[in-house]
Amino acid sequence: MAHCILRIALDTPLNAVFDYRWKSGDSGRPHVGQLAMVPFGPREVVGLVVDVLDETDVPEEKLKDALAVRSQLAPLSAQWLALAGFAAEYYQRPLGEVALPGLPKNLRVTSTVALDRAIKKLGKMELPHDPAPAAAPLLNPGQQAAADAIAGAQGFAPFLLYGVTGSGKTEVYLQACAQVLAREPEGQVLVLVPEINLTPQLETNIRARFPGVMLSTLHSRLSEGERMLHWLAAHEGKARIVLGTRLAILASLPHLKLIVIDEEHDPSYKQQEGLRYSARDLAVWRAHQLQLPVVLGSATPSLESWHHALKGRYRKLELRERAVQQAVLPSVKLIDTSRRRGQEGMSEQLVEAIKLRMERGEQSLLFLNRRGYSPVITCESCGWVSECKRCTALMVLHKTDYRLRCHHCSLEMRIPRHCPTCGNIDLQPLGRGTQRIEESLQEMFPQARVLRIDADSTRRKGSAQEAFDSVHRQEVDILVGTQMVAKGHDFKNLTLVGIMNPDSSLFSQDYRASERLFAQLMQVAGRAGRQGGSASEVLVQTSYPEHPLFSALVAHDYDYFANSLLGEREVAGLPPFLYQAILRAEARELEQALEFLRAARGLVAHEGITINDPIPMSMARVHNMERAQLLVESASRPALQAFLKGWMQALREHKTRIKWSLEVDPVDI
Ligand SMILES: Nc1ncnc2c1ncn2[C@@H]1O[C@H](COP(=O)(O)OP(=O)(O)OP(=O)(O)O)[C@@H](O)[C@H]1O
Ligand SMILES: [Zn+2]
Repeated sequence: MAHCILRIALDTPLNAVFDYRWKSGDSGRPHVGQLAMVPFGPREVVGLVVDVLDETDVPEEKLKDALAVRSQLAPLSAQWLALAGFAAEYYQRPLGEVALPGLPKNLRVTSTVALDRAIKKLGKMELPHDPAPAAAPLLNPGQQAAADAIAGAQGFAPFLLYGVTGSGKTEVYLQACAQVLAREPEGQVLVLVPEINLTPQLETNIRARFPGVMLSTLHSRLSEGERMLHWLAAHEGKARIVLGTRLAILASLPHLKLIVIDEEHDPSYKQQEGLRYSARDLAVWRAHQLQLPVVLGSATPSLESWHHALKGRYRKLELRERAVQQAVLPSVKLIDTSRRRGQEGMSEQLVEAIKLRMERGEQSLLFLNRRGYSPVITCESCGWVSECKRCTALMVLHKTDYRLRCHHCSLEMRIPRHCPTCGNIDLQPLGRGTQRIEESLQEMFPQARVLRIDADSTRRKGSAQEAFDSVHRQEVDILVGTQMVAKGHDFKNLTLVGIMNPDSSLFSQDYRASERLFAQLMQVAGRAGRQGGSASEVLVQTSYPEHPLFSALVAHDYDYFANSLLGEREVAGLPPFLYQAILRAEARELEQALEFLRAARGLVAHEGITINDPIPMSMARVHNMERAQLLVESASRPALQAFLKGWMQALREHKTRIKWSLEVDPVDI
């Protein structure tokens, strides 16, 4: 019986691949890209075959047998392996820790029942015969030019589709996609959206327009069975359109021909734990690898993409006008709240504007990026505030279930009846969250149908969708929400947006805060007046109406704002003119974390690399762990990458009990 050696990547933090013996009997020699079951310590685990060899340096007596190969599943392609390999290298993680978690859980279990069931189910799945697609609107000249440029591109072609809110970018994606699918009989298209709540709207559009085409969706709210089926449909090439959130960038797509990243600026494209990858950046890499067009769409592009477009590395396609006839961008007005506070956090102008919408039967949206009732409760007699015992954070009052909750470690308690320090029974909520705004609105407008959409109101599966549907069905007069409602949604009858309190991010120490705030405000403002009709407006309540960020918002001038921020970043030597990574450490005592970082700093030589002093993180304590960080910078990406590689090696060998992690291209500093 012939033997061969399978070199296998496993999902472990050990930066290594492992060799196993395979007795190829009737089943033949396995292939690179197949999944195999192997013994690992006391367990049996599924790994990925990255090489098939005739011999190995591992001594015979140490070599274990691979137990099985998942031969019912076509091997993952060399391109997919290269993608996982690139992500592993770039983000400084072992290959197995990137590749395996990128696959559905049901593929990584010892039993093949779920896989076999999915294969059978997919085999039987049929699409309707000769279905009639919904009519596509006639594109305006800008949209047409954009769709044609994308669909007609040869080779690697990154596009920045820069179109104001409501300019019909979705329609450009759909029609470019239609052209590509018509031309490529097997071709696949990948469409990414930043948030799960944006998938249903787009899914409905895609299904109506491509009824004869199989669509897969990939996001974190699928059950494991669904995820397996949708992943498999993409892997087998049956699903020709794959719609998903950031994790879908790691889908196996053997016939990929076009990638679309909607709202490309959105921070959700960056995974914030484990493998801290940027789905947008991986998308561009994947398009380059496969020599495809990739479309980055946004009304407020990230400064990185904006910079690439200015340098001519990305081709900019512009949509300057709203798509619907007569629809214009809303007029933005600043309301100075530094002198007159108004009633329950709402200025007179805002209240009047809501009243007017109620009379006209139009909808209003109040945006406040803070959930809960109030961010803290306090004792007016001794000054006690509801701090979290485990974090450097305040406990937020949630009035719907009468609890205080820490949003960082999820510690919960009943609202105390009296002050824990002085016994005073008069505890006051301080500041406002979405629940409190909802309550005040209901008191001010008893006849209004008020709906709150935030992470708390949409915990149950399907509830976010129900909420958005009821807004679309005009069953809501006033919508109150966090960033969940701020982007992408195409509300037809919404003519007023009130921005409650944008000031807290104006003076943040994170240099990205103003970029993020501006994008967020432009996006939420862009929910108003999308269908024309009566005049729409955006009212911004601020104590700093003279701040330049607001002048740019009033003028809808993203170009100006982006160019001036970029100018500042260049002078200050910040990204995108500089490349960064952060080493974070956590320990029971802050000093231990700092000490570890100081030691880490001296582990390897670092010419051409700046390693800053270790500092406590801006939120130093979470869940009783003290956290500190070390910022590493270089003007050269290859130099930074080379340094990180050696550094990680040294850190892995450096014995420590401190928990640490590295993030490349951090977005939160
Ligand atoms: N050519 C067209 N003719 C008429 N209506 C159109 C056309 N293209 C798009 N629309 C409509 O314009 C509205 C806005 O389009 P869409 O939601 O795609 O905007 P968007 O550019 O994605 O905006 P945002 O950046 O705010 O998400 C939708 O109601 C859409 O149906
Ligand atoms: Zn906490």
